[in-house]
Amino acid sequence: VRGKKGGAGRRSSSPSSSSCGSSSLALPPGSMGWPYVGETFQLYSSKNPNVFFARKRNKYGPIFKTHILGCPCVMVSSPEAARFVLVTQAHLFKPTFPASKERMLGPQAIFFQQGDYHAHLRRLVSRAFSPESIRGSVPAIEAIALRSLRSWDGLQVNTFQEMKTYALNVALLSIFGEEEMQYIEELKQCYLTLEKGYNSMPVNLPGTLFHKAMKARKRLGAIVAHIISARRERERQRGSDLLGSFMDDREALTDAQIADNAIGVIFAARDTTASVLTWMVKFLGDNPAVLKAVTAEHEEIAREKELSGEPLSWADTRRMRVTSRVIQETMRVASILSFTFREAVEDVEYQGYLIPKGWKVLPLFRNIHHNPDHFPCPEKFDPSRFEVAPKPNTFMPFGNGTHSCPGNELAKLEMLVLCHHLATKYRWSTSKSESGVQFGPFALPLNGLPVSFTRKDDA
Ligand code: HEM
Repeated sequence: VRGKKGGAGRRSSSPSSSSCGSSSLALPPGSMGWPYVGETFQLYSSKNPNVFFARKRNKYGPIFKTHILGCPCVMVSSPEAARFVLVTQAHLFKPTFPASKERMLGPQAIFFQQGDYHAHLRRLVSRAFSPESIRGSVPAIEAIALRSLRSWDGLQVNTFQEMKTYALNVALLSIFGEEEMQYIEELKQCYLTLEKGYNSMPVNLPGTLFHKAMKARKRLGAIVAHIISARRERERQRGSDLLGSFMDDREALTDAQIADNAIGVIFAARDTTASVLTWMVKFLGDNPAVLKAVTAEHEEIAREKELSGEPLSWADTRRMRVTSRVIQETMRVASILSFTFREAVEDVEYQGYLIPKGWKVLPLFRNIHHNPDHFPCPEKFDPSRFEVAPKPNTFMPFGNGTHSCPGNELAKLEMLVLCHHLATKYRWSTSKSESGVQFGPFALPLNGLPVSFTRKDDA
């Protein structure tokens, strides 16, 4: 890795290596900005963080240093460097979140962990969201999708808000199954209060959003504990849902660990999936030829379903190849998680540069997904580019390595199911929608994409 210009720091041409003992190594090229504030202002004044990242990358190359939000950082935007941080040397880079976020989600949630406890949780989460576990839930997800779509009939809706409702309902189904319906409304209400405080100032005084959020968090913990004890009484511990996986006697998780992780999964599953679905509606609306191909794919499946009278099945979703490529391209172009955060747990050498202990390290997913060397004309929405598999480590919408997304199969499944009914039954127009992007923190079409959906059989 070498800085394109001004990459004066590099002192050795050794291959990637880790865990260095040498203080003679140079820091990556880049600028640390002003004392205290660093380059925070430059990052936020650009409105779009990607403008800042792209400018830096052009100036310094794929690994550069900066200083934002009070933290010295190294940003990496080559597939090799991202793999080094997230996969091959993942033990040297721990996940890092502000303390207030940890308190809110629950300190024992999977995102904040490393080592044995992380591996244990990951096994439990991964088995609950594996294709074998989720394949039977297609009819239930289909029912949720149909309910959502019916509620939009003929209305102008905020697409993102509606997709959040859909994604929340699917997340609750996958975590708690279909048996806990009497708790679901209260769970939802508490989760919505928690969410409002998520980006608030962490001031725990009565009346503040943060205080309300912490109260809602406590109540959520109590509801989950109640569901757990009710299940124990019913002796139904090992279901195929996430709670069943966590409650498996052999796994010995405490109620608090289960609650932190159940709530954490709602958080991980909801806005992410909703943002991608919102972009999918936008890109399909903006690209009539692609929408036509998607609709043809789904109409064929729908005709067969009508003849057999069967609900949609897992096998049907495996045949949605055009739509799967649309989802991939949507995730590439939109790159809703522009980057992720890690922190070096010790001094690390990467290709002759020093990444000092305690510095934040940010793999820039979006820059990698928009690199014309790997994706020609990167701003163009062209699902056909995924007819050929992308080069290794150049496409990671679900992250990479030890903390990569264990919910990716569920996320894709719920997008395919919703798209099936959207494409066959509805029409919508994005021609008047604004083309800007907002970040909050995920990349999203401006104002959440207000759109009117009308049933094709009404027209
Ligand atoms: C399209 C939707 C989604 C996207 C784009 C997405 C993306 C990601 C990414 C990039 C990561 C890794 C973050 C990092 O390395 O710092 C991640 C982690 C995670 N995701 Fe997803 N995700 C989505 C949906 C879901 C769903 C539906 C679930 C659960 C049902 C889920 C559960 C998780 C969990 C638990 C983690 C943390 C894993 C760990 O720390 O070991 N995600 N996701």
